[in-house]
Amino acid sequence: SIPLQHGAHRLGKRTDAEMQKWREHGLGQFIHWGVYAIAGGHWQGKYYPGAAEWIRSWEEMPKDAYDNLYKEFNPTDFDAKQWAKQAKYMGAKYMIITTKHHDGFCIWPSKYTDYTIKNTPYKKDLLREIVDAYDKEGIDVYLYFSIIDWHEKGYRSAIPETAEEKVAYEEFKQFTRNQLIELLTDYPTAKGLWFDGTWDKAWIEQVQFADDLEKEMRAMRPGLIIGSRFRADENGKRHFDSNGDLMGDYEQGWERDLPNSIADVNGNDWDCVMTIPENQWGYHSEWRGYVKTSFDLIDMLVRSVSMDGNFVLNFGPDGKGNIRPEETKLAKEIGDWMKINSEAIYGCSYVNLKKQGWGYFTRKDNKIYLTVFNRPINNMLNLEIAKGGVKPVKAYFLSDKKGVDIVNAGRNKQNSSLYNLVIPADFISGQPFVIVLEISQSD
Ligand SMILES: C[C@@H]1N[C@@H](C#Cc2ccccc2)[C@H](O)[C@@H]1O
Repeated sequence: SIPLQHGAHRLGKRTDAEMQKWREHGLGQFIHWGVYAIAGGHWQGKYYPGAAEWIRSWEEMPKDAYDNLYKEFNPTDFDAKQWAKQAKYMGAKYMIITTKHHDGFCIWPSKYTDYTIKNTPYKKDLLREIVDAYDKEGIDVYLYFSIIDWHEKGYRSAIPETAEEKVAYEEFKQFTRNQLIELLTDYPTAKGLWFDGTWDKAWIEQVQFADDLEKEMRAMRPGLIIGSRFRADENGKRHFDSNGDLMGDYEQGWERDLPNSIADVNGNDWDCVMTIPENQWGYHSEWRGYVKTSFDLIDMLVRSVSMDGNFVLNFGPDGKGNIRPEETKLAKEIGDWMKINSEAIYGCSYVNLKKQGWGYFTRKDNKIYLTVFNRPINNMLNLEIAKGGVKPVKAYFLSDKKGVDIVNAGRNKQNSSLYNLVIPADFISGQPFVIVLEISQSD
């Protein structure tokens, strides 16, 4: 392997309690909220076709007009407790909040810039209200932080060339470090940092600085969880270093995407962060294209957990602090499903059984959960178990514990046994449903 100073500092999954707790969450909530929510994907009546939180980059958006939006930011409908209660009902075990997106606006009163919530009509520390409300609901808080900062004078995307630019970028690096230390100091209950906006060449080049900063943050907060997107190795490799080893504690590569199979996750922890519309994170008042249903989202959730990942669903509150009706409806529908079926999610992980067309397997201890999305016409759930693997003991519906027959499905394969779990023909369900298969280790 290639000798590296700044590649992965740990091989394999973290085994500490903090990471195990993260691993068991299954479902998270992402919240993108900032001054872009005031624009809501429009400017002077024109529709912005991009992602709403990127509207400042739109050629139709005057930069000074955008940079003065904060003077209007006064979310009078904002109610952090209501947000946290809704997330609790949905079944989210953690929440990632944008402290600062690429535009540089800080929802906390940072000492290192004036471009913060403190200098808006709202004045109060939004981040404090959100962190406290989610803490009270027992939902772990993670802080999203964008290294890209279009507002900060020393920020550069390209590698600084002139002496003056180099000085400016050094100041920007210190500014970035100052804000991160400030966040970890002032919001000590935050369990981790979700970094974004780290693809600039100027940042990728800061190999030693970023590695030292990550070490400093981890030393400040033992157990802190930081994903693979924060830094690059000395060859400019991101997420996976020059030896193909994952940097950080989990892979942050699945943005609006999901692995196809367990092979795609390379034995690492990972999260999928997902939008409800096709590609809107911040509030856009006019969603176009496909809007995912709760069926789609529950499928993605179970699929993620079945491959050892967490599924993080994004919400984009509007400029007054309201969670929009579409998101409220989905939070309710997902919560209704989780109320019955969350045992198949929380603390569950991948189980090595042949993938079946009817849905997904998740496992916890001596229980395998079969979540059915595509009910077979013959009501037979195929189950193939490698010889010497686990042994089926009994099966029943998770919802009401009613027994489910397990019948031998013959075909006498060389290295595996085949079974069918029989769904009673009179069993009716308009929702994805879960059958529990209790197993014993084959003697
Ligand atoms: C979590 C998500 N990452 C951000 C991005 C992006 C992006 C930027 C360029 C090309 C493709 C994607 C989005 O604005 C949102 O914050």
